[in-house]
Amino acid sequence: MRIQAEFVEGFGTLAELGRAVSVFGSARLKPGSEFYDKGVELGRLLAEAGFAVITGGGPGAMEAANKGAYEAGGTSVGLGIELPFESGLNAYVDLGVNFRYFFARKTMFVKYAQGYVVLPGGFGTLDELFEAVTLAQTQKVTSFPIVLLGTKFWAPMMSFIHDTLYAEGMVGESDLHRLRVVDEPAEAVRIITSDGETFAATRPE
Ligand SMILES: C/C(=C\CNc1ncnc2c1ncn2[C@@H]1O[C@H](COP(=O)(O)O)[C@@H](O)[C@H]1O)CO
Repeated sequence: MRIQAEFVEGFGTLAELGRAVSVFGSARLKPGSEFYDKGVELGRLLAEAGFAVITGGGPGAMEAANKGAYEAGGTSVGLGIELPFESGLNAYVDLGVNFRYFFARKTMFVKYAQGYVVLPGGFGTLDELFEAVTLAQTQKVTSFPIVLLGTKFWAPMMSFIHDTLYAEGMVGESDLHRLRVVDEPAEAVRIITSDGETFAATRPE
């Protein structure tokens, strides 16, 4: 019943959201750091382009993207998760839902977004990123833009994907193009906007 209630509350709260982008990244980024500031810029640019910004509602990269969207007058969504050490939704969330289960929360990230932007992060970020890549690879979602911010940070992972996963036949050539890597938030928003038009037109209900 609790699991069902989480889905019902999430669907009910987000049903009228409109165009949105999910932003992921480290909970540990500090205000004033390079990628926190880029997260704020990204949130602002997405809001200015007419997208609601969906994050995990926590600190770090989540707070940064919510802050940018909130201060630009956009819709700033936080999908919080109950954790033993959780401190609640960040101060820049104006539409929040709290979840006990990661899997219910992850459904909302993908169901209501037209694309993902991923800032540098750790295990949680990689989990969210590779779920999206797998959904795209298995055609559970189509034409879903996934943009990574930070070419230097992501370079070892991109090399591993190419030099090991692709070289060993674990992924196909088309999989190499699923992730786009940029350095500037404006470039991420440009990709989301142009690919997102294709996505909106082809997305199944
Ligand atoms: C670790 C700290 C706070 C944890 N609070 C979180 N609140 C909300 N969402 C979270 C939190 N921690 C992880 N997440 C999710 O995973 C991604 C970030 O994980 P990473 O391991 O830090 O890369 C993020 O996108 C969230 O969805 C404070 O120190």
